Amino acid sequence: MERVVIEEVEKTFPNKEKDGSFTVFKDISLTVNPGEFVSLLGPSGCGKSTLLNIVAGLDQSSAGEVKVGDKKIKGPGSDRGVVFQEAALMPWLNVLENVTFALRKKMKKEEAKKHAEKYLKLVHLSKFMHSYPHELSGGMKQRVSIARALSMDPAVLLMDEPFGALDEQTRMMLHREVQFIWQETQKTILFVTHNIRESILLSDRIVLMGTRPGGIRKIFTVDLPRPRKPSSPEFIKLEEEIMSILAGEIEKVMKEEMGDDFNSKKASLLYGTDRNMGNHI
Ligand SMILES: Nc1ncnc2c1ncn2[C@@H]1O[C@H](COP(=O)(O)OP(=O)(O)OP(=O)(O)O)[C@@H](O)[C@H]1O
Repeated sequence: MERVVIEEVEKTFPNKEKDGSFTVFKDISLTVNPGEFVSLLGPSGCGKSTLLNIVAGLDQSSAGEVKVGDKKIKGPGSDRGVVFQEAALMPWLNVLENVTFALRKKMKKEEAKKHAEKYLKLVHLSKFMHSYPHELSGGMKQRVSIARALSMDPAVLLMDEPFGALDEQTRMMLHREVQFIWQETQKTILFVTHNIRESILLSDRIVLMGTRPGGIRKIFTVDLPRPRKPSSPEFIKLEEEIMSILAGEIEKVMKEEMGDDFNSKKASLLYGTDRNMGNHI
């Protein structure tokens, strides 16, 4: 368990077309407390993955700094485990070997095996340790990837739309799984998602990001007891509150992407403050 401190972080990319630079966001300051589950939510292109990659040390900020505990981030490190949308398993290795491969520099073979087995048990994959990736469902592959990240015993788990490519039933199952893992391991989790409902189900706090200019719009504390029910009035109220802000942000993105083709009436019909939108942005 460690604290993640993001201080006045800015990210600028060179803009190849216009021969200048493009600022994704600036002045992002956020503290994720030890053991806290925080989601980054926002429209496509607002910089959620970019911010997560900066915390992971896979990308560098243009200004500001990120600390995990007292340590300033300079690159990737074993104190941060990352889970992406695609599990990226090695197809020629079985499940157990995929996890032990990540541990090969950290511990001896026998120890690595025991360690990997422990985490595969935690994600309920004990029965599939000797299966190969092509024999697994998408949800199972993601569970291997979570076990692989956890086996390094990171202080912080960074998850970039880990369930974004899965079907609804598998996603629901993994929501329960990730809550169980979080409670068992007490990890600090930073979680990127497009999905409002997913963010309310899982998070202690939701950081709503916007675009043009990119940055944090609002931080919501989710003060609902777990397990949370999407049908409860408090859940629906929060979902609608988040959607009302997000709808404005999505409209800004659409206007910019569509230019003269943008039709605000049609857009509000398509992307209005409909709570089912939570699953489709
Ligand atoms: N390597 C790069 N070079 C130039 N621009 C980039 C690069 N990576 C990302 N961007 C731009 O930065 C912006 C933010 O991208 P990012 O992927 O972080 O957004 P996002 O909120 O995670 O989007 P999505 O939800 O669609 O994944 C986008 O406009 C993207 O085109």
